[in-house]
Amino acid sequence: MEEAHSEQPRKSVKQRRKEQRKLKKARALPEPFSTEDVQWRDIVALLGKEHVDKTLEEEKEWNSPFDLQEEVELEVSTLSSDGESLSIAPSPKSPWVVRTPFALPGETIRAKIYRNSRLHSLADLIAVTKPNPELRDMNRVRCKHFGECAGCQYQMLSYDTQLDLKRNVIVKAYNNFFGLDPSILPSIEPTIASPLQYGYRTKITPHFDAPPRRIRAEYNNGTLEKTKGQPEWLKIGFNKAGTKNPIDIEECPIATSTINQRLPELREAIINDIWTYHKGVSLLLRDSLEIPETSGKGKGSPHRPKSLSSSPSKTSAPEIDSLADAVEKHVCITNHKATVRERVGNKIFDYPGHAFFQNNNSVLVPLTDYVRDAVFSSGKTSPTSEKLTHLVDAYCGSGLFAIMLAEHFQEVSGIELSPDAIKFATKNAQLNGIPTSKIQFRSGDAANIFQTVSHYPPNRTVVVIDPPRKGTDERFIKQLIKVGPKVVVYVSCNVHTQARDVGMIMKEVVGIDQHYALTSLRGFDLFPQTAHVESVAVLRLKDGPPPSS
Ligand SMILES: C[S@@+](CC[C@H](N)C(=O)[O-])C[C@H]1O[C@@H](n2cnc3c(N)ncnc32)[C@H](O)[C@@H]1O
Repeated sequence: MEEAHSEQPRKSVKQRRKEQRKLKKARALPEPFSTEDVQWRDIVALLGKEHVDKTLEEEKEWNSPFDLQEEVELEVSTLSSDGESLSIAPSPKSPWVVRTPFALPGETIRAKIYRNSRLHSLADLIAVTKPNPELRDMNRVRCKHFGECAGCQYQMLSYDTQLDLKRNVIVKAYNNFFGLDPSILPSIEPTIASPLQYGYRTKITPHFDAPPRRIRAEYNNGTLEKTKGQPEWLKIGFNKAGTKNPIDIEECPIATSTINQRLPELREAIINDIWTYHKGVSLLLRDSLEIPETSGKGKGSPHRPKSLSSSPSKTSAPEIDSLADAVEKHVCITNHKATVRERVGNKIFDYPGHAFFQNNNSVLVPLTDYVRDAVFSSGKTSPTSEKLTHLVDAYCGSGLFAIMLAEHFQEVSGIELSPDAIKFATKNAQLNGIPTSKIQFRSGDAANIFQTVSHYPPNRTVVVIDPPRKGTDERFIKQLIKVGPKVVVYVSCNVHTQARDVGMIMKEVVGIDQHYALTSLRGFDLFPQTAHVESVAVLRLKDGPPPSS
């Protein structure tokens, strides 16, 4: 024993402290507003706060009643905000939650535990032993990888049920993260449907790993039996649910047909060249309108990000005359630096392949029309209200909201961190015939916009905020409150950080005795068949003190 013990390499004090710090960090409660925090709140809600607090106090929150690889029969209680099912461990086990993908409330399932965590375990779904016929209809499923691929969670559900579930995510987010009494919220309206429920995704990024070291060594020393075609270990696609490993995907039914037509060709090129890859690669496939030759090279080289060519294309104003001819022809862009073009209603948007653009073109007219109507209809409530004449598009990307709404305002300003996106936003204004005397874009942190639009009359100004998932920040909110624009529309792909930020905005005093009231809140379905929801909150300046927290 003694000897065996002495063979263990001795850890230095520094190493031990580092390990302890790592363990402590791993065991700390999730970062507020993070994905883990959202999942944790759902677990707490299911187990009950009292039980959770007691278990944390007794430090028993890691005492899982399950062994790894254990198979269990479970009755699903509810769905988490990310679309995974939550079940309570059957008695006599201690109250404990199991998260399993692809199962629905009211179903009995068999699942296999693969990880134990704080007060919950993660499990793979093995079988649905008693389906819930009110929710599940497997005839609705259009993808052969559904149930394995991490991309979609809801293909077995009716579309109406998907929309209801998304509304419920917004309700929960505001209950958990709003920071003010949820009774002051307006009723959350039904989620607006996407016109397309399949074939809508204009961007996909399948990925693959380079040959594993051992297999490459065998290939190099000639001991590998070389067969034609795709090696068994090579998977080009999206992650398998619950893992970071890709599964092989030849077709993605939620992506557009243009993307699906191009995918096999890209896959074949990778299979042929696979031994030249030393690192894993994420591919880019974007559905674009064909850009006339004169205005730049839209297609770019096929798939290797490192061999990307040239800078974004130059497009000139007269090009708009030839746009009508180009609209019908779609091409698939695979070059991160190439220019992508999309039509939204009667406007054209160009942007670089690598940059952000909303991934569901079919819903962009309803979304921007909704923002327009929400802004102007709420203005009718008071006959003495000033006309809204100025628009700020904060976090503007390549100018979607600024350009789509420009015709309703006298002056428009957009701000965005990426100088590249700003270059395109400026070009898009030109492309759509909006003069620089009316619309201007600047690159920089969103909070800086308030200095540059200090001449905008606050009581006639609308601010649209569309930040990344982490939401906006204190600096931006402080400036916003100081200026006090009449209407604020907060569009977000993360309703949890939106709820936090909206709560922060609403509890501030604006001017002498005003505050922001939330006049409408609803989801937009930009991502059918998945659990994601876009949320739109409309805030309007009202007289009187803010509600107490
Ligand atoms: C969700 S996208 C919205 C883009 C645009 N509104 C649209 O719909 O196409 C968020 C954008 O915010 C930008 N961004 C991130 N942090 C920022 C910051 N601190 N200030 C300004 N823009 C920022 C990102 O580059 C990204 O383009």
